[in-house]
Amino acid sequence: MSQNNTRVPVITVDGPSGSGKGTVCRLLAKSLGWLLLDSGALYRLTALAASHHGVSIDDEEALVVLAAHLDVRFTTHDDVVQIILEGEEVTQAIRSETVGNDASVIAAIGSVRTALLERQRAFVEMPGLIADGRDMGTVVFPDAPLKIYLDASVEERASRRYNQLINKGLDASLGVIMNDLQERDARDMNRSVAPLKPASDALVLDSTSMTIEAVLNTVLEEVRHKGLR
Ligand SMILES: Nc1ncnc2c1ncn2[C@@H]1O[C@H](COP(=O)(O)OP(=O)(O)OP(=O)(O)O)[C@@H](O)[C@H]1O
Ligand SMILES: Nc1ccn([C@H]2C[C@H](O)[C@@H](COP(=O)(O)O)O2)c(=O)n1
Repeated sequence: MSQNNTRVPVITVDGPSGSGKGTVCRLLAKSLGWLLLDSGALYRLTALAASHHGVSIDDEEALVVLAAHLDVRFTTHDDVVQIILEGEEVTQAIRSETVGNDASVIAAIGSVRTALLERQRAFVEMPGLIADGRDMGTVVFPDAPLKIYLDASVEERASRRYNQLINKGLDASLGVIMNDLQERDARDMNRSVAPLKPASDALVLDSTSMTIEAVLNTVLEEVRHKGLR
């Protein structure tokens, strides 16, 4: 199956949890004035919808129905994104560790991924799309002119997540975060469908010792090099 609307440029950014994809994608989208697809949010929304409807995360048939009919709206005001699921604001609720882990479990089900595929491709719109996820460059937008695979050591990613939670005034344990990340990495990288891996033509960036600004500038340099702006 090929991607939609192939004249519109797409930049894919894939990588493991905490590598900085979301942060860099938001900054890239702002800098270029392009649209943003947070594909992880769609898996998280499916997981949250399952919990709201009492659907078990191993009930494949019911999960596919939920994924195919997700009633979701993304609205942006002054750069702040709000996510509305079935009329309810869930912007923060989908960011919990439980929802993230459930999302990672249901994302291993091929039929759920298929149910979300066209919804992701429908985000392609002029002047361009920044697509953040795990299989953006390998499966959803295989023809994208620029593909980034953003990585960082698990220790650095755990420390970033820890600081993020502490800064929000939440309790956090570095050990628990590290274990969760390793479990999530193993599930996302070893599943049989659309596993997390760099596309063969991706630029792999290890952000372990890079600032956010350095990552952004490296990607913007590549954007210029490819003539995408
Ligand atoms: N290069 C960096 N240096 C230091 N901190 C960073 C860097 N990149 C991102 N961060 C911080 O790390 C945390 C996680 O980043 P972010 O949410 O962008 O990761 P992610 O890859 O999108 O994770 P997930 O896939 O779980 O959503 C954030 O607090 C962010 O500010
Ligand atoms: N393209 C994608 C995006 C996300 N997932 C799964 C795997 C993640 O663990 C989970 C949550 O993603 P996050 O919001 O943390 O980026 O969703 C996927 O399989 N494919």
